Amino acid sequence: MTGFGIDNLPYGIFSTPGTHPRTGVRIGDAVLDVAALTGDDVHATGSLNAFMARGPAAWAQLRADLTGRLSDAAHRATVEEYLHRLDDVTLHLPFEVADYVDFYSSRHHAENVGRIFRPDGDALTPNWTHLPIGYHGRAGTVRVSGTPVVRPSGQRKAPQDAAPTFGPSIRLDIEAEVGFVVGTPSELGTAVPQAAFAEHVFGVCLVNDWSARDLQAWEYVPLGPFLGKSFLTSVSPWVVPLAALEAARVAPPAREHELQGYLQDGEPWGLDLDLEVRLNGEVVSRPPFDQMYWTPAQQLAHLTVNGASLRTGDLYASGTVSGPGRDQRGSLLELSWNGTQPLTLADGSTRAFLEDGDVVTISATAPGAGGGRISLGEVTGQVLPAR
Ligand SMILES: O=C(O)/C=C/C(=O)CC(=O)CC(=O)O
Ligand SMILES: [Ca+2]
Ligand SMILES: [Mg+2]
Repeated sequence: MTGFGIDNLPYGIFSTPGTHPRTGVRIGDAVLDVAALTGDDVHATGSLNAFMARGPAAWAQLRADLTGRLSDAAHRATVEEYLHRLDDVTLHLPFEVADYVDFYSSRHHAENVGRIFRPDGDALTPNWTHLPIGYHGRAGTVRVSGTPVVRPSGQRKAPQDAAPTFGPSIRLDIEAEVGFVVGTPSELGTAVPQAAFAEHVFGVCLVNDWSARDLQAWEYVPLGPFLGKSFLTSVSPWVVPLAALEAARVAPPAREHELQGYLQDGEPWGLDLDLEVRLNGEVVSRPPFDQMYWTPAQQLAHLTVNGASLRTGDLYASGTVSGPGRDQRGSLLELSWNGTQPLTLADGSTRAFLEDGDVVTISATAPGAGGGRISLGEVTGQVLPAR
């Protein structure tokens, strides 16, 4: 049971020694060479973008074709020669990231961060229950799982400091998130309604929005996150197609007040994903995605309600996934309550924030169509010392 059965079939970009990166689909502990199997050049481009741009009919057709070939024993023999052992391949960034946006859709996370960063104000800002808050990130520094995170340097100034100082971050953190990958573009000047979510969004990946909390806390007023988050954002190598997540769909939490028309809940697009965060191999948190306040369909509608267009390869992330429990928080900022309550790890060491050499791995599973669970794979990275 790998979570990569016939009901999953996520897409990625892989290469074997001496060959060009091309599209593959994961099945069990193998990668199916979709480029060689289909002979379709769209899968030989080294990114999923060209295929994603073809739209939902093409996505459904290939998925049906692959499902047929992989489930039928007679057909299965014909795909055998196109399978590579996962251990023999290198996985690349699965798509060329067009724009990158990060939301802030976990109420528990937003309240925790509000209490930590703005102890004198309300935990939630008054706009939070009316619209999905987000910011534009840095698309060029989105990299595939396994890319090391070099400790960033920058300015910080704690409230009690007389003046800012410069140096390597001393509050390097993670954010466990889920990312949504846009396939079908939209026209400038036209809003995309929630009902068109599945026509535009190709699939889902895992995201680690590495964050330097000391840099963030000093720079973010009044325009929001900037260099404290732009040094690296990691994504999982596998993009799970939306079609594989039908059994994971759930209704979002109850609303506090009526929402504007374009945000009113229609088809349920909450997702029952169970995330897991491991620090040096030890599970430190299990964030539940099913309690996210804003759904990815609402986020998409909000992203475009002003007429902003979508491009193939746009990535928007959910925001840090935190549940109500202490062991469900998706960042060390929350888990250690800004360093005041360090975690004790199995080896006896304590952590408030990340140390050089630490390895963080975020994984997730979801209910699959087959009655078991499917895997979203993992996104991992090791902290390297500042340069
Ligand atoms: O409330 C703040 O000032 C800070 C928010 C964040 O850390 C931004 C962010 O990346 C949103 C998220 O991941 O939920
Ligand atoms: Ca984030
Ligand atoms: Mg759950």
